[in-house]
Amino acid sequence: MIHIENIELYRNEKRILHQLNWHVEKNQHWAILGLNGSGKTTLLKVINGYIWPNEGKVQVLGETYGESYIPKLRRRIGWVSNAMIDNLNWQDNAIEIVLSGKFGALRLFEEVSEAEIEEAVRIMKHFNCDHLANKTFEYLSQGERQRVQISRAIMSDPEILILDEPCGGLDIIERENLLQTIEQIAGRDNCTTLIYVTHHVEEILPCFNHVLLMKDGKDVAAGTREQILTTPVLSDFFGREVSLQIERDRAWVAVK
Ligand SMILES: Nc1ncnc2c1ncn2[C@@H]1O[C@H](COP(=O)(O)OP(=O)(O)OP(=O)(O)O)[C@@H](O)[C@H]1O
Repeated sequence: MIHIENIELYRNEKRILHQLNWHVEKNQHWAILGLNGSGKTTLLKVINGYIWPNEGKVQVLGETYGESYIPKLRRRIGWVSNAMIDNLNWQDNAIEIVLSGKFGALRLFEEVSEAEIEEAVRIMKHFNCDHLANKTFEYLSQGERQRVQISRAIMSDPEILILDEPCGGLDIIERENLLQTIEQIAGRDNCTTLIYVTHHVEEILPCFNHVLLMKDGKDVAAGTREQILTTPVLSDFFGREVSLQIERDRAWVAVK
């Protein structure tokens, strides 16, 4: 699904990604955990073909960057992020936002069929936001906007769905509700590969069977959740002794 080999990325004399390797197979769901400024968003921009590394190889969904037509490839990748949400038209109704995902566009310029509207409503219902269909996107709460944004991404039936800090700014109830929604996506049988980016270990749901730890633009560790979510690995990663508790199949971390 994703193959990244030894990439180096510099901008304005700053080294942002360094000797980064990452390999994602079909039927895996990955969480990327990193501190502020570790290069997570830059890596996502590379995967979506918005920026190019100075060195190294990037292959996504079998296409090699530098040899393939990236806009076509981008339609096969859903990207839910705060960077993306700003590009949407906040005066549109929620259902228009969702429908625009079908065409990989930021606004709905196309005529839509009854069947497409029904599909949008069905997806919104699945993510518990169909009651918002005719509300202006601008007036929705942050949690409601996230649900609409995820419905929009699902509308294009992506092979990879990237969720970049989707719980940022949500209260704990909204956060848990959204995490439940994400678990449902992972449980669907269409095998969309999920990539979930976060600063918070406790958001790494059991459905994320693999974890990548990023620090200073490097992949400092990658493996199954059982290999990575351990006290020694996380203490080493954070550079501080941490204690880890497993509750409801999720790891909760406290810094000692
Ligand atoms: N165009 C650029 N020129 C110079 N430095 C940049 C550029 N883009 C990003 N950076 C720097 O690269 C580093 C990694 O940024 P990035 O946004 O990828 O980190 P992140 O892990 O997503 O951070 P956060 O968790 O805070 O969102 C940061 O120090 C950032 O300031």
